[in-house]
Amino acid sequence: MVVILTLSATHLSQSQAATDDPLVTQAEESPQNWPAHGRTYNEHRYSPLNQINTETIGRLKLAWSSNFDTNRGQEGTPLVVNGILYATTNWSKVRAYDGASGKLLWSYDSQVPGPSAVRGCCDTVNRGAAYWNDKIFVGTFDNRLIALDAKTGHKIWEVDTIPKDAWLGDIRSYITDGAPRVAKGIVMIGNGGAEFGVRGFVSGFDAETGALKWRFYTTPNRSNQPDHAASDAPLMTIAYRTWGPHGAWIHSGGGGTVWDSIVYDPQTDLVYLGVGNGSPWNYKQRSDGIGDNLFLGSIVAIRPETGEYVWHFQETPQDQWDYTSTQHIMTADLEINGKKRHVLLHAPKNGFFYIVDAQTGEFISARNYVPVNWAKEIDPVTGRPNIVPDALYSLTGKPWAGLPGDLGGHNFAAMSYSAQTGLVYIPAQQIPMVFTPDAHPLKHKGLNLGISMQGLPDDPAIRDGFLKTLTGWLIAWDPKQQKEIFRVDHRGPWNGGLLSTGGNLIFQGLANGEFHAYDARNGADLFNFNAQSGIIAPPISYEVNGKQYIAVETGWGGIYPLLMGRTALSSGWTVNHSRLLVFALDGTAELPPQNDRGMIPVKPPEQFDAQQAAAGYQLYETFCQVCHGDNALSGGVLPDLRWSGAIHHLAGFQNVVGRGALTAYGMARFDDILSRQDIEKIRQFLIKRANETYAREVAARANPQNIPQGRAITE
Ligand SMILES: O=C(O)c1cc(C(=O)O)c2c(n1)C(=O)C(=O)c1cc(C(=O)O)[nH]c1-2
Ligand SMILES: [Ca+2]
Repeated sequence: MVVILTLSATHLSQSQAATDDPLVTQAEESPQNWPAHGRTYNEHRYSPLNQINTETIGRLKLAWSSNFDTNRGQEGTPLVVNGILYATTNWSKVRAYDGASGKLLWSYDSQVPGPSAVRGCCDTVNRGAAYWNDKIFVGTFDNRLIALDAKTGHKIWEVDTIPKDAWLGDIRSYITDGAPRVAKGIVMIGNGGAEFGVRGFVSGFDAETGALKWRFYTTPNRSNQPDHAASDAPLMTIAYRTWGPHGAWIHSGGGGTVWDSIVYDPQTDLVYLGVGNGSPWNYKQRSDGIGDNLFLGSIVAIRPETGEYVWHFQETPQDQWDYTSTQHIMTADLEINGKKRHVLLHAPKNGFFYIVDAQTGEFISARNYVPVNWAKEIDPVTGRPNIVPDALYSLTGKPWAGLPGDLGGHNFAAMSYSAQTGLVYIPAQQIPMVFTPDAHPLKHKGLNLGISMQGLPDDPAIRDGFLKTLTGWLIAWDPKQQKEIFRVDHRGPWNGGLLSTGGNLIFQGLANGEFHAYDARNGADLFNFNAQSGIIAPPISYEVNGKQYIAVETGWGGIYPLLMGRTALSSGWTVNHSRLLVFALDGTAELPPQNDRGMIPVKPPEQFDAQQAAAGYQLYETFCQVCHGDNALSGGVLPDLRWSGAIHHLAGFQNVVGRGALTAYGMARFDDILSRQDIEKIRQFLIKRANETYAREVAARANPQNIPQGRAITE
């Protein structure tokens, strides 16, 4: 009898272990932890801890820091469980620290192959891990999902999340950089790649074994056949007829990647997927200009155990602006018009702040949180945008300057909601984009947008005009009134995500390398720390042995500086120093002396072939710009090719660009798509740009620190 009882007790605890982990599901009970991406399932990114507060903030100092081994964009949200901090870094690596002392307990390198970098649009970033039942789950840039033992960092299981036999379009340029989420023993993960050509989907895996439980595709099967997936019914009955049957999507896969927000809500028992943009962007090319293209630009609600479809709400029909709905989704209980409602709060790229019923997907309201010109309004009854005809550039065939631009009114930088103030804090930005339709046949490597990739000309007047339009600010938004309460202006766009705390503080790292705390009630600036590197990641807070800590990853990067190049440094001159910074009251640590020189100009060869260089510009903007910056001006993360030793020698440049001499560092080889002549044209273009800009870059550094000063920074 005793034996049987013992057995069944063991059995019970094992099966419970599989479907519940109170550390995560009851995170509200342990304010000292940050056990899930948004701390609690509601994704508020609010820590109730209040030792660091508006009174004590003056004593906040660096407690410890740790250098990462990748100086690229760091977008990770660390997790903290019972005093151990788990951080993910660029190239999908994981590090576990003693949260109090900063001692490194273990590190795990998922060994992402360098050449996979070129398969993604936006830096080899990673946004975080998930914790469940003593395991840490991380998605890797080459699309593996890995379960690690949280104590040792040893691998428990690993799966390839991309099915070999499914219809995924012809290009299949997948990457994974979002944080997995766990609910009811199922680990869920999506992917990115819609700028190149993929069919978006989310998978659910058994957290204990890695066995696939379900898969949900976000765009239809091109022949409207079953995929034998959870999404079959809604795709075949609802979505397929919203696509032009002969559009380019039948080659690209249509896009709709779920590359960031996946949210489980215990109250509705639903999982909300934030679905991305169309592939290619050009809607005329993608879908013959026909239909709304479900489930692009939508929130889709599914069941956690089965992936079964429940409802969807499309925010951006006919997407042609990269207006993803992947941005941070929160759940909240609000009193709206005298009625208690359980809702989703969402500020997608398209610039409107949406409130949607969490149970049914019913549209409640929307109001623009940044300046918007693509839609006159959101219909107050249907929730459908009233799109301005000129904004449909792929149909008019004419260039159109969009607000928001392709990088959105806010992007991956997380919001925060404080129930204490009733405000949602949004890391908002304005980066306009001119969309010029240019529908090339789809390539198997490189961007497939169906728009012109030409960037800004090197004309100071045009550059200055554009720079004036670039802004970034923190918005405190009252969702009940759908209105801005106050704002904090920053120097430019692309600032970090937000944390709010029980100490009535909001924390934010900035693109210019400062880390701030503001009063959550009025935005007063209460703390400013020189973090030595642009910050794009969101802070977290935790407690160990009665002491409250604030942690944030530093490391300038992501798509904005890679693609926009030098223009992005108008948010503040910054050199990437990738680290974890941890603050506490009366901390005594210091950062090493600052090095702000960045990439130093090197005298280029004097001769170049003007004709080849002109052709090289087009090739550069198509294949190189997305990482090395518009018009060969680097944004301070990846090498500035004007000063590269490789441009001095034809053979050396061919080796790097054509034959992959630097693939280990993430530089792809291009001999499968560029001829030797093409590569030489790019080299000639780089020599030309180096000559055009060398003197002014040297002049800009003519000061004792050797750091570009003033206006010269963005030249
Ligand atoms: O369509 C996609 O599949 C996709 C993926 C990603 C990504 O996974 O990083 C981004 C985007 N789109 C995107 O549009 C975007 O603005 C963006 C910014 C970033 C970043 O980390 O800096 N990623 C992405
Ligand atoms: Ca995108």
